[in-house]
Amino acid sequence: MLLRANTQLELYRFANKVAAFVLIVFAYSCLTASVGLAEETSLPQERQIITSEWSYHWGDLPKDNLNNQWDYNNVQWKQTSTPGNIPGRTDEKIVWLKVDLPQKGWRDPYLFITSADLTIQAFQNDQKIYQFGNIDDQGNSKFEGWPWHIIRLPDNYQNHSLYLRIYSDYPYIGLSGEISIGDRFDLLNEVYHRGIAGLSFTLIVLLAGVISAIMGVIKKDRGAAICTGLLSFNLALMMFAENELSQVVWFEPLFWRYVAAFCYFLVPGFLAGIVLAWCKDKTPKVAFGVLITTALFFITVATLSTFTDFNFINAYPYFDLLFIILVLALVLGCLKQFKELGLPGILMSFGIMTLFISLLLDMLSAHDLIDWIGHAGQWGLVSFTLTSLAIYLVQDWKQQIALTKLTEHLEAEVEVRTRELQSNKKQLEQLAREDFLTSLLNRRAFSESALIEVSNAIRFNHPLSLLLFDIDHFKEINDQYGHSVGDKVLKAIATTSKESCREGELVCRFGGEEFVILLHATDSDYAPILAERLREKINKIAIQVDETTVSITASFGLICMNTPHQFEGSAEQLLEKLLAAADKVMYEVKVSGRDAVKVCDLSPDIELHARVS
Ligand SMILES: Nc1nc2c(ncn2[C@@H]2O[C@H](COP(=O)(O)OP(=O)(O)OP(=O)(O)O)[C@@H](O)[C@H]2O)c(=O)[nH]1
Repeated sequence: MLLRANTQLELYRFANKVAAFVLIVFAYSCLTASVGLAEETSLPQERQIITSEWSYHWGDLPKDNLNNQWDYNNVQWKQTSTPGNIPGRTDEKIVWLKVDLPQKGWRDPYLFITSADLTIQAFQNDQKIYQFGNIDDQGNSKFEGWPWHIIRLPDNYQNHSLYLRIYSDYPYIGLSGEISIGDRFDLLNEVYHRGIAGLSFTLIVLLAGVISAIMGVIKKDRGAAICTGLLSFNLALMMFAENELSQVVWFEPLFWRYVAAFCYFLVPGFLAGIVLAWCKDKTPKVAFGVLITTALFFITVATLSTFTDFNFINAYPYFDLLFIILVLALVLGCLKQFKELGLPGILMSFGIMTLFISLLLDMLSAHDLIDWIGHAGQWGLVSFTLTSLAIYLVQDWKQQIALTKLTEHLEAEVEVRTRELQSNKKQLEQLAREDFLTSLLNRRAFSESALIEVSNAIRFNHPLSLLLFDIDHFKEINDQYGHSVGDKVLKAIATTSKESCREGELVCRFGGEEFVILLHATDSDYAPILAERLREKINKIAIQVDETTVSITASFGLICMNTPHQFEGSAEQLLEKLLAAADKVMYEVKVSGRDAVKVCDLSPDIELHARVS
């Protein structure tokens, strides 16, 4: 179990390292690439940014009664330096712009417009040369998205002014971003370069999302990782929808605008989700507030734009304001929790603030309040996703270290416990084999071990002797001096017996005051000497009870078998015969006066041959 957990831990750590490595390498290479691309795009191209004076006219131009064409001449045009922030708008939904385009001998001249608010028609002479969205004769139209426009110019465009008829029911009207003229290839080249640079940001954010999501799925309780992953997906989708190349992939500007808008509306919600996941124990109320407000705003805008005439782009200005309030509230409201989180908390606030500032700059430049800042929002998004992923990786890494320590501690603990258990088991096994009073082998253990000895003796024809002895008049000792003295006698005899035997010899307390010794590899010449020596030693045992010395004698029955391999029965049978014979002989000693050793040879045919007494 531990081994499996350890392997999983190793795998997970490995995945973490790979994720961090891939992320760093990918981020580095993408940023290097995008900086390279940015430098490349700033190189002078064969295109020219329009700096000419623009003229404007609020409301539709009159029409020439004869040919029903727009009458450009019988109106008063006013001058403006930019085609964006056109002054003097009341509640007009139509503005006409007039410009004289420069001439530089392009082979394939096109006009590039970064963005128009909202729908647009382009005319040269009486000819309509471009249209995005329908604007009817009464000057009505509807929002179709914010794509970039590339307009084919007629060959003789330099001889005539270009007129743009623009419709907007949005707070802004006109053209925004860069407007340039050049060969089609150069203009598109510029768009693709910018798009690819933007895509590299998107890919970083997406990769961060994938890694976070994978980690979140692996570690089932990783709410923060899942939220970071979802936010990254959301941001990546938003960045792609806003990327110049999205309309190359699929020319559905309105669809991409929906995607970008609704992804944007969800950002504070995901931020709040991350904060909630991070501050698991002390969930800040403000994060719940942000989450609920975001959800309510999202649902309201989605419902209104689906079921009423409300155009979701009109929610942008409100959301911009709401975004500032929500994110500031989130950061300020969670400062205490962030502080408690330590370094990750500081990084988290830094990440949110970076994102906030970059989106704020983006927002301000979108509202023409500051000059256009390229990729401001995207830098913030990338910085935030990478910061949160880094926090997550660092946090996770710390957890892994703690977990490893815990595992090591547990392993050490388990090892100690296993050793204790093994030693306890050994002790228990020993206790089960021992006589509790004398610590000699008990009868069961003796039978088991003796059986092995006997079968070895039969197999290798080693001589074998079995000595059975019983304390004489032990009952009297008990009766006269008490059981405790009797116990002392038993213990003294056990010690003496053990000391008289060789290492490995089986010495057993066979019954109450009865002992048995199996003398292996001991023949009938040597066994009687041992038995006699033991008898004498027992005689010398002196137990002191007050003034009196208790002396002991015992009666011995010794059976010797010099050629066990001649025995035709089993080891069990031989052991049984040896014990029965020893008992019989010992009984004879008891009868004949006690305190003596009687030796008998046991012949293979189980006949007893008394020898010495
Ligand atoms: N103190 C003590 N006495 C025990 C123990 N086990 C058995 N005995 C006693 O041993 C005595 C055995 O007595 P008997 O069988 O009559 O034998 P004996 O008195 O030794 O007489 P002989 O064997 O004929 O010499 C009994 O009184 C038992 O209570 C023990 O563990 N401790």
